[in-house]
Amino acid sequence: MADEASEYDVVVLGAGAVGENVADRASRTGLSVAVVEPALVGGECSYWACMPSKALLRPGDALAAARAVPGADAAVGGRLDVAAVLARRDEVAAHWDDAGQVAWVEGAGLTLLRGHARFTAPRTLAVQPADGSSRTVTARRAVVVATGSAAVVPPVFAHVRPWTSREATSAHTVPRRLAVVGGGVVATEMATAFADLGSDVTVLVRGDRVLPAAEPFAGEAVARSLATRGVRVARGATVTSATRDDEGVHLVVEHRPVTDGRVGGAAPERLTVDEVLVATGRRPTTDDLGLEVLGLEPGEALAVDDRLQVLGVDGGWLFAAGDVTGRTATTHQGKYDARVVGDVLAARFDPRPDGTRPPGNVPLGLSRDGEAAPAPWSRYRATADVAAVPQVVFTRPQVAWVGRTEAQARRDGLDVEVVTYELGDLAAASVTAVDYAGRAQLVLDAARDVVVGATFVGPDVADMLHAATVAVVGEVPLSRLWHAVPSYPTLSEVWLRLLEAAGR
Ligand SMILES: Cc1cc2nc3c(=O)[nH]c(=O)nc-3n(C[C@H](O)[C@H](O)[C@H](O)COP(=O)(O)OP(=O)(O)OC[C@H]3O[C@@H](n4cnc5c(N)ncnc54)[C@H](O)[C@@H]3O)c2cc1C
Ligand SMILES: NC(=O)c1ccc[n+]([C@@H]2O[C@H](COP(=O)([O-])OP(=O)(O)OC[C@H]3O[C@@H](n4cnc5c(N)ncnc54)[C@H](O)[C@@H]3O)[C@@H](O)[C@H]2O)c1
Repeated sequence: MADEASEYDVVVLGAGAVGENVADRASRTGLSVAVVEPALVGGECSYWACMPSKALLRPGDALAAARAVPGADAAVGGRLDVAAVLARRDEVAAHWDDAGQVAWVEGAGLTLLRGHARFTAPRTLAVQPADGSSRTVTARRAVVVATGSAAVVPPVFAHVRPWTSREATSAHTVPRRLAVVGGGVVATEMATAFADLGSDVTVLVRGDRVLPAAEPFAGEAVARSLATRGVRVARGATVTSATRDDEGVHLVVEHRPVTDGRVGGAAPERLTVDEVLVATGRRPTTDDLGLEVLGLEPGEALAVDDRLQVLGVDGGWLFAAGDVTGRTATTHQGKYDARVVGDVLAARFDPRPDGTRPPGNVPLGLSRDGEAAPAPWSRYRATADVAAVPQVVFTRPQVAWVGRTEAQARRDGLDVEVVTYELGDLAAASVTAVDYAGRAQLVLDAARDVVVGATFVGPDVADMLHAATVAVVGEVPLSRLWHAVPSYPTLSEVWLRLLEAAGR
């Protein structure tokens, strides 16, 4: 039997960005909440993903921005100071010390339990710290799994000690020759960063598109820009063998025809590099959680409904959020889900006796009735995960999109209308940079006269995305968007040009 200190109303597995937010939100009606974490509090984003990767990318961006403006360019003739970039990255990653985040967890009134958690029964976990001891922890109300994801390493790289995003984002030396395997977000961002830092970079893309989840013109712009900066981007390229010796990592690369008709070399290529970064996607961290005890499949993502309740487990006590669900793959969307599940738990299991809270509603706008009623777009449903997910890729140019691509909208059977505008034709572009190149595209549902998707490609477009996210989530009619006046001269004036292009 667990002792009193090991029973909590809610137990959250994983103190990444998502787990931290679930715990904080769930505790607001007075539930006792414990967070279990075997590694650094703050998780992947703080130490090996979002933050250090953006710190590696920012100096090159700043340099490129200055170089694109006559007058300023004269002041930035040199190359990046690599040691200073890495030192700044170390600062941003808090020197891989989680003291600040531990203080935040404790300040929020949460209990931090250090250790690896595994289910031994429904609502019961064995928590094992690194010292090999074990304690039983029981959740009276709910368990939320927020154990994140890990890089997938294809078997061909099993014996060459490849870099994953962890080694790339925390590197303390810059390889002279770097191969990057993959054509997705990690591959393009890290190829950009290491090219800035002076590596000779080869990107090996198995398919025929870079950034395949984005609009095709976005991936094309990034591939072109990488090539302009001396990065080789090989499409239709598959690594069939990898070995490592004192000279480096030796890869055998097969080149296949790609779908636009261009044909790669027939003979396999031999490529030797100092490091190979494997950026071929992520898998949910569920292989060692004891999920079999609950009748779930270890290694699989935890499928959830719009309340983030895990499907296939009875009793309404098991929830999941973040990368582990396979539903979201970014910090911002995982934190959105965290706020939803936290509110569901705080409202459903509000521990205060009925007489001490206003009928129906409790402080903070939480309401048991609201939680029980399945209303889309309420605070208890993660409705935006379905068709309004934003993503920014911090390459050069930046790529930012929200909602459906044109292809997705057509697949969904919408009455699709697409409008585009070259950002370089805006007044703001001419003052931002010489030869500013970029494009904006809206995907419209003509039947409802609303925006269902938007993509922006170009320097400094990351912060333009949120206006589009508001338009998509709010289902703002195009006729009303005319009344949202962008300031002159900003890149946001593209909204006026897009509305004109749409004939509205
Ligand atoms: C290189 C890179 C760059 C990225 N950049 C961005 C970006 O710019 N913007 C963005 O929005 N997203 C970005 N992402 C995605 C983002 O990092 C993830 O979506 C986010 O970290 C997911 O958060 P999480 O809390 O679900 O998982 P994690 O951050 O992985 O946290 C899970 C935690 O659970 C713990 N855990 C695991 N097993 C157990 C167990 N058995 N018991 C207890 N605890 C356990 C882990 O130790 C970990 O701390 C990037 C990803 C990568 C790889
Ligand atoms: N700025 C950001 O928000 C940001 C930055 C980095 C990562 N992330 C998140 O992290 C997640 C993981 O990123 P990622 O780049 O690893 O995954 P990804 O899914 O974006 O890209 C993986 C790529 O690897 C390719 N691939 C898969 N298996 C392969 C194999 N065996 N051999 C060769 N290529 C293979 C895929 O075709 C794809 O192009 C993303 O979903 C993203 O949302 C976000």
